[in-house]
Amino acid sequence: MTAIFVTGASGILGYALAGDLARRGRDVTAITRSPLPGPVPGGLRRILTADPLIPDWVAAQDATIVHFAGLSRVAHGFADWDTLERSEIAPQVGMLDGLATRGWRGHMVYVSSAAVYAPDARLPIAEDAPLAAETEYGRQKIALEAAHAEAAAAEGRALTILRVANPYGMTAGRDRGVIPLVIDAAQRGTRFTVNGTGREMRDYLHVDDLCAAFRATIDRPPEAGSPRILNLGSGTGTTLPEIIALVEAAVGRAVDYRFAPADVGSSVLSIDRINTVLGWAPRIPLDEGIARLAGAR
Ligand SMILES: O=c1ccn([C@@H]2O[C@H](COP(=O)(O)OP(=O)(O)O[C@H]3O[C@H](CO)[C@H](O)[C@H](O)[C@H]3O)[C@@H](O)[C@H]2O)c(=O)[nH]1
Repeated sequence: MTAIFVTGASGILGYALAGDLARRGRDVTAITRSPLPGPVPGGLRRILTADPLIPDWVAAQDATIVHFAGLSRVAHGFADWDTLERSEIAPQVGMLDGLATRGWRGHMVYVSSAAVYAPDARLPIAEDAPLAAETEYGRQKIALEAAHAEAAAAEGRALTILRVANPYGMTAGRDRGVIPLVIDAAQRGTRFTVNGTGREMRDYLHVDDLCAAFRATIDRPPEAGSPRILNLGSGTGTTLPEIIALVEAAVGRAVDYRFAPADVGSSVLSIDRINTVLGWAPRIPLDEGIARLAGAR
């Protein structure tokens, strides 16, 4: 069984995936800078390190690395590109150098984001759409995708880049996206603010479907030297008023909401490629996923 290392496993997605793999009996080690945000699933090995980007943890040369560690917040601001370059991109490139130095030659699964695409991209967005991020988070993902591609090509390694849409359904950790905020508003009777007109769409993917896609990615690596870029979303666009209606049905209470002017674009990913390459498709309908999450709170 190939060893799997999940970096950034104290983040919401890394934690969900590490737990999913451990519960399925995989040989998985969580690499974190901080404690896990919830209970530690049985069988999950953990390495707590001051700097996950110094890869002393890579014990097996053919291990699969699922790399989440890095900036976690889309809205994270930086004074300027130089600061971002120095504080985030250079250390990430340093990790790739460090892995090569330690003789690692396994499959890298780099977790990127739908935030790499231009805000006015044609929907649903395919992987070959132009990259033009409007946020620094998106711009650093574009830079790091390129760094991963370059390193994998130079070292003849296998690389998968997953561009993740809007995952939901996670039950541990902070910053779990807009759906838990709408559920809170329904359950507590507080007012929710919809940014924009209510017509903007996002692509919401249940975390269990996301984990299944990661498992398929890990189990079916690409050929070394043939990197693949795969969108990971539901392929379906949903507006916030539609989310609100689903939450109201799940909770059995109306949501008090208003609109606030905001320049918000739409983001919906095409998932044709991941379906063809991995045979993966999402299974959990949004109404069911929202009902599960509302019931878990
Ligand atoms: O109180 C709120 C909170 C959010 N929103 C809106 O809800 C939508 C979804 O917001 P999220 O914060 O859940 O997610 P984002 O789309 O901003 O960001 C997400 O999608 C990105 C890609 O587009 C990245 O993948 C990122 O990691 C992921 O969190 C956005 O239109 C946002 O403006 C509101 O209207 N009101």
